[in-house]
Amino acid sequence: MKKTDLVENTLRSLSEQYPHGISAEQMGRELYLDRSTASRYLNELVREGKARKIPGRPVKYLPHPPAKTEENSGKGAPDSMSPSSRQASVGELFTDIVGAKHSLRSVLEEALAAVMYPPHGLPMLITGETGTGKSHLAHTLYRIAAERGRLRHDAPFVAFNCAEYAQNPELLMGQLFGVKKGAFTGAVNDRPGLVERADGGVLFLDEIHRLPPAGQEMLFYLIDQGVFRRLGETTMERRARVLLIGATTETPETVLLPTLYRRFSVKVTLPPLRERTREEREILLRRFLEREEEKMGAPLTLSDECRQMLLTYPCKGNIGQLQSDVQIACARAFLRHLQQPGPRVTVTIEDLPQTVLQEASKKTATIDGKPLPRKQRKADQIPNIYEQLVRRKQTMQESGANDTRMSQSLEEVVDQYVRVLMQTSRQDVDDLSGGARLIEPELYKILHEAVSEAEAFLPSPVGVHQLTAVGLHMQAWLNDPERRRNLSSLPEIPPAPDPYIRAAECIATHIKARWGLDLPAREVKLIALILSPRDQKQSPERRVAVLVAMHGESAAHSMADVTNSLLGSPVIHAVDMPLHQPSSVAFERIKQTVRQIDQGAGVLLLVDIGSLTTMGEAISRELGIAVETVPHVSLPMVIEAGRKALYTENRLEEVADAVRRAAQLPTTLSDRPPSRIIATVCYTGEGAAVTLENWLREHLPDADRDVTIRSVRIDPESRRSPLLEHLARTHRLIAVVGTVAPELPGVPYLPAWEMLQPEGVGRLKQLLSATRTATIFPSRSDRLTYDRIPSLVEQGLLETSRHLNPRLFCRIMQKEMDVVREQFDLSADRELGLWMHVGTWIDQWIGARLDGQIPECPQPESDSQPSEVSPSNIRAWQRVLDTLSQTFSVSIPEQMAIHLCGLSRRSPST
Ligand SMILES: Nc1ncnc2c1ncn2[C@@H]1O[C@H](COP(=O)(O)OP(=O)(O)OP(=O)(O)O)[C@@H](O)[C@H]1O
Repeated sequence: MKKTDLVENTLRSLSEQYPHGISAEQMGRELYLDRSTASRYLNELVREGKARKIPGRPVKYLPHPPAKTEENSGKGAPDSMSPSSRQASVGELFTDIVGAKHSLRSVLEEALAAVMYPPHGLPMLITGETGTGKSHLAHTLYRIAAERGRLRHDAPFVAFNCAEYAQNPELLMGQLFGVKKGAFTGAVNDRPGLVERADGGVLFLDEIHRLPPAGQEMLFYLIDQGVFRRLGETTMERRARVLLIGATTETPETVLLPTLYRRFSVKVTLPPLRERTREEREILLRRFLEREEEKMGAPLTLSDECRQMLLTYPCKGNIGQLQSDVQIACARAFLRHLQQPGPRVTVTIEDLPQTVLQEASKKTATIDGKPLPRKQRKADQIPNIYEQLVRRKQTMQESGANDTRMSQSLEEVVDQYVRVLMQTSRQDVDDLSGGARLIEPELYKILHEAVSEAEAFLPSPVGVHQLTAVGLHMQAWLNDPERRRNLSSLPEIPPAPDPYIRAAECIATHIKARWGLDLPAREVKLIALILSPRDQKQSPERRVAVLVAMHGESAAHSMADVTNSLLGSPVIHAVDMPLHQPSSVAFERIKQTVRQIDQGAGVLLLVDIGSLTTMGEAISRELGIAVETVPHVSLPMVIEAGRKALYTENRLEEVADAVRRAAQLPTTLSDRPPSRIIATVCYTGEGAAVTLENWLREHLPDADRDVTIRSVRIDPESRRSPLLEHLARTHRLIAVVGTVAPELPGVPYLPAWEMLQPEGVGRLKQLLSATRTATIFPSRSDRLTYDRIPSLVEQGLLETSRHLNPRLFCRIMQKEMDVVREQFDLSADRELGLWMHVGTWIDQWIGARLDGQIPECPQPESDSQPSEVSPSNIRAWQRVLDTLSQTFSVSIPEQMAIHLCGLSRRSPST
């Protein structure tokens, strides 16, 4: 298609939307031409009588005579709907969106309503699989909003893919919101962000779910209040008015903060290509071909089979992939055209990328109209060893590996490849017929003859599986031009023992004799390696297996795929855990996979949330396989795991440690560990807990001034506290210090008395200085006995109380407590907690009185059972309190005894 034809067509389709004419600038934008080139073509059309000029500033153009758009012309999908005026306007407005009048009509109506909503449009979220047209839609909406006056005509459109910086959230946030000088290392200047650039226009955030939670929150404030701060700014608040359009391939309600998710007033989903009509796919194909034809400047045709395949193959990457597959095919056809010039560039089935053929054969099991035998389909799935070798070479070079390391690593690639071949052969060899099912009969015959001949000098006979493995390899090589390419970066193939080289040469001779085909030297070497009994020669060392398990439909597999393709080896395994799937099913699937992939060196389990750590432990116990779990998995961690696991000498702990280090490398906003906290606890959260809080605050070493101390009440019955559990989730809870051990597994508990002894202080210091997850200390009740209570309480109160004489207090308690013990059957730790509680309360009472205040008395527990506050129980505590009250000259209110009765009930776990 000539360029002027393209301009004419575009003018015709745009004229429906702009009845008053189209400027050269507009045309240029549409066709990615500069204004003057667009103007030249338009004037050419005017000279040819195909367009007319409308004078004015700027000059505008209209087609002559006016024409219909592609979708209206009857070439495309038949318009079976009776269009309301709104539908018609959507069809007219979105001329560059194929499907605007059919599959996408309602989606576009909703989206249009959102951007046109006064005064400045509504924030919108677009979801859909990759390549379904999310970015394209966002840009089109912006164009319409600018043209229709909802945005300034020169309003900016700023697009940003959050996935690009997802591994470095600090940079990501800086890009988005701007940076104040010194906000982090490397922030040497004040720098505005994209939000500022998008002020007054559209901010399109692709893969918005990759924004860390802090960023999502900032975004929420931006759309809610129109305010934001650059990174590092604490006081200054900036304003920006942006129309936010977010896009994600994930299920948004599961990956976005609920506040942000809810703030998107309009949410639309673009359907995948497989759900679009055949007519729409035809129009898309036609458009893409026209674009390529335009670029080539030569007429383009498509063979019928090729067209058929492009219209039917399962296109996982949707419209985006269809477009790039068309581009690749056209580029190949064009190259051929340059070598053998002809009147037209003809795209045939050979020009299609291998993936298209593979996908198509999976779906239809036919190629060139003939059914593809099962064996051949299987052979198509054999990995491309050459690509794997090239990638592995690159990886090793990047990591600075020496020659020995490099050749070891390349051998591993070949070993792995041979394993895959042997496995495929084992799965499919027909034991009855002796195995030729997977391989073309003729090829199998050649191989069989050649190998029978070679057996005269081979140390042992070649088994059927080995022969099939060679056949699979050769079949893939013969069928796939990609594998026959000369790769300059292909590393030297590791050498095989001589007899096998001779056997491979024998095969090459037979192939040459039968088909006249020369096998390159690298093929001969590879065949020799496949023939040699590598399994038996392999070192007994085993590799650590790596498994990524993540919530979501495909997150784990995508990380594994990226890493395997980067490293050129299928070293990472994956289990996706759809959110609707019960955890028991996920557990079973992970367990089965661990069992399958373990090579005897253990399994590194990389998971997305910390709670799966226990799953790893349970699997390890059940299967007897070493499983090390690392949470908060990210792509750099998976890559690091893959790199380390490639080496057989790396042990499980070493691989896990390397991964943990990789996780800590970028000290970024979201990677920064949560802030540290120590919780002080007692039964009320006000007595001993507050005293301990103050004491700890005063005694924290300078290096640990960042640690927050927080007093918390523990429920006497369940020994749980929702607040404490929340703190454990949101902070790095270093330890719980107090007078009662809470039910909080995994967090070290330091009894007040122990912490106030040198050994306790030492432990606290250890916990503070440790950067890793603290170990769980043995339960205090293992060591605490009743006889230790007085001295421990005395020590504790000596440290924490300010007015009370702890020694005297303990003497009284010791004398009086028997009556209470008889009534309540208290465990030692509970009794200790009560003593501390009473002691600190009296201390506070004296303090308050000295300050001239009226001391407060704790309220009785509201849920106390009548049995616990029976008269005899109250009397028991009252007796202790009376003695204390006389000794310390405090008037202890009656409800204190009732309160203590409530706290003295026996907890289920004591
Ligand atoms: N409805 C459509 N009509 C015409 N072309 C389309 C349509 N949808 C998408 N395309 C084209 O397909 C290609 C891929 O679209 P786009 O990049 O918008 O997809 P995406 O959903 O944003 O992909 P990703 O999730 O991978 O970012 C673009 O070149 C776009 O122009």
